Amino acid sequence: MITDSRKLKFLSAVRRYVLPADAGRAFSMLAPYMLRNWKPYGCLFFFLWIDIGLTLGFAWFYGAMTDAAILADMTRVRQQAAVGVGLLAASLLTTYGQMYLEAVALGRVKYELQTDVYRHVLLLPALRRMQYAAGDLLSRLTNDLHGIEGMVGRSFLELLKLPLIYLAVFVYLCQLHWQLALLGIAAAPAALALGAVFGFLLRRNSRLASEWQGRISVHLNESLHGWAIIRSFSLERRMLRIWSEQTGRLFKLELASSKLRGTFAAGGDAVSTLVYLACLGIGAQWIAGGQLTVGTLLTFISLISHLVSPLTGLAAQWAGFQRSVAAVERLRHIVLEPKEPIELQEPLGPQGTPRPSKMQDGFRLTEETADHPSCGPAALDAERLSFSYDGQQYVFENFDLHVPAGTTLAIVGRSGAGKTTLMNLLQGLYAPEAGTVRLNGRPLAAYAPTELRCCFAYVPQDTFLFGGTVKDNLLLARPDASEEELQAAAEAANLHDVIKALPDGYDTEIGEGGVKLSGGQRQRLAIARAMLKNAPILLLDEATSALDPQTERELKEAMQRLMSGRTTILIAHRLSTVQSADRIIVLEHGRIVQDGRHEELIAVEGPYRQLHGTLLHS
Ligand SMILES: Nc1ncnc2c1ncn2[C@@H]1O[C@H](COP(=O)(O)OP(=O)(O)OP(=O)(O)O)[C@@H](O)[C@H]1O
Repeated sequence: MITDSRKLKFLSAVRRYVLPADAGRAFSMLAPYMLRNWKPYGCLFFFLWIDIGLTLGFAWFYGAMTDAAILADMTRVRQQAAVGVGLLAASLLTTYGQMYLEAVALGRVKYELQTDVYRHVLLLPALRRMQYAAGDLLSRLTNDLHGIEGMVGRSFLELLKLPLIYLAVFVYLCQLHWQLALLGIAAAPAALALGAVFGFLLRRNSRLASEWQGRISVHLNESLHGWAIIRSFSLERRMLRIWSEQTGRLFKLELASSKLRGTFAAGGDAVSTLVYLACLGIGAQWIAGGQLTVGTLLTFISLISHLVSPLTGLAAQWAGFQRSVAAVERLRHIVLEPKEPIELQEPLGPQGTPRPSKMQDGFRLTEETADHPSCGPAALDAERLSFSYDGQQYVFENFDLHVPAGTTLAIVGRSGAGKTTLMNLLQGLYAPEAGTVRLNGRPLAAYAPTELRCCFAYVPQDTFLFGGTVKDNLLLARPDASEEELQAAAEAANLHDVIKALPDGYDTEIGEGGVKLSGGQRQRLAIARAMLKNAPILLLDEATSALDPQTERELKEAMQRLMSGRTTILIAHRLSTVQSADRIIVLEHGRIVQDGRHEELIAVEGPYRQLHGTLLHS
C-alpha cells in the first residue's frame, strides 16, 4: 500500500517535472540574453520552418520519383531529379546555416551570461563570497555555464520544432491516407509515457551529476592550492581516495544516465519500428488492392518516423532542457546575491579584440584600479559596532574605537580575539549589524566603494601576488605610475636591489602566486605595492613567520617608511612594531581589555604583559 507521504512525494515530483517553477525562473533569467541576440535566434526560427518544409518536401519527392519511375515517365523523372537537386541544395544550406547560427547565438548568450556571473562574483560582498567554495564557483562558471545549452541552443529550438513537425506531418499524412495516419499515431500514448518516465529519471541523474561535478571541482581546487601541505603531511593517498570516490560516483551517475538514454533510444526505436512495420504490412495490402500507389506508401513510410520520434524525442529534449534548468538555477543563485555597487567598465564583446594585457591570467589594468582620489589625513572611528558571522555569536558588541589621523594603532590579542574581523570592519569589507565606522567623520556607507578602497592600503599576512611580472604586480596599485615611481617604491621597500638581480629585472615573470620569489621578497613586494598606492590609511597584518635578521631588518625598515605620515592600524606580532606604536589595544573576545602605550601596559600586571613574552623579538 502506498502511504500518503509517498503519494505526496510522488505527486510533487511529477508536478515539478511537468510544471517546473524553476524552469520559469530560469527562462526569465535567460530571456534578456536571448532577446538581446534576437537576430540569430530569429534566423534560427526561420530555418526551423524551412527544415519542416524540407522534411515534407523530401518525403513527397521520394514518393513522386518512385511513382514516375514505376510508370516509366522519363520526363517526370527528369523534372523530379531537378527538384531533388534543389531540395538537396536547400537542405545543405539549411544545415550549415543552422549550425553557424546556433554557434553565434549560443556563443553570445554564454559569453554575456558568463561575464555577468563573473562580474557578480567579483563584486560579491566579502561575507557572501565566503559562503561559496572557490572550486564550486569555478564549477558553476564552467560546467554549469555549458549546461545551459539545452535552454539556449538548438536543442531548445528542437523542443519547439518537434510539436510543429508532428502537427505538419500528421496533417499532410491525413490528406494522403487518413486511415494510415491514424495507425501512425496509435503509438503516441506508449511513446509519450516511455519518454516521460525516462525524462524524469534522466533529470534526477543530471541534477546529482551537477552536484558531484561541483564537489570534484572543490576538491581539485583544494588539491592544487594545498599541494605543499599535501606533500608535507603525505596526504597524497587520502586525496587520491577522495578523488576516486567522487569521480567514481560521477562515473556511476553518468553510466546510469547513459544506460537510461540507451534503453530509451532502444525503446523509441522499437516503437518506431513496430509502427513502421505495421504501416508497411497494411500499406502493402492496400497497394495490392489498388487503394494506394507505391509512391504514396514510400512517402508515408519516410514520414511515419516523424509521428513517433517527436514523442520520444520530445521527452529526451525535455530531459536535456531540465538539465539546463538545474544549471541555470545554480548560476541564478549567484546573481541573486547582493553585490557591491561598483561600476565596472564594460568588457568587449565576444568578437572584440581583447585589450593587450601583460598579466598571465588576463587580469587587466583598467580604470577601476586606476582611480586614485586622495582622502588627505584620515581619522577612523568605530561607534557601538556589533558584528557576528552567524547572527548568534557576536564577535563584537557595542565596540568603540577612535584612531586619530596620522597615528599608529597596534592591535594585539590571542588567536580568535577578533583582530582580523576588526580590520575587515574598519575597512568596510564587512558590514556591521549595528553601529557605524566613520572615516574623517563620514560613515563608510556614504563613500562610493571605489573611493573608499582608495583610502586604504592593505598588506595582509599572506601576500597574494598575481602571475605575471614584478612590474605588473606593482602597477596593480597604480597603473599610471612612472618607471621612477615604481623604482622609488621598490627602493623604499628594500626590494630594488633584489629586483635588479632578477634575470629580467622588473620584467621578470614571478610565476603563479609569485612562487619564484621568497616569502620575504613577496612581503616586500606587497609593501612596495602599498607604498605606490599611497593611501592615507594603512592596514597591516604583520607576518608571524620569523625571518633571518637581515631580511627582518629590511622588512622593518620598509614597513616604517610605509607607515610614516599615515594613519596605521596593524595587527602586531613583533615587539619592535608594538613598542613604536602610538597606542596599543589588547583585544579579548571582541573587547578592549587594555589600552595604552607599551611602557604603560608593560608596567602593570595584565594580559599585555602575558602576551609580551609571545611576541617575536626583533
Ligand atoms: N568567516 C568566518 N565565519 C565564521 N566565523 C569566523 C569567520 N572568521 C572568523 N570567525 C570567528 O570569529 C572570531 C574572531 O576571528 P578573527 O579571525 O577575527 O580572530 P583573530 O584575532 O584575527 O585570530 P588570529 O590571530 O588567529 O588570526 C573567531 O572566533 C573565529 O572563529
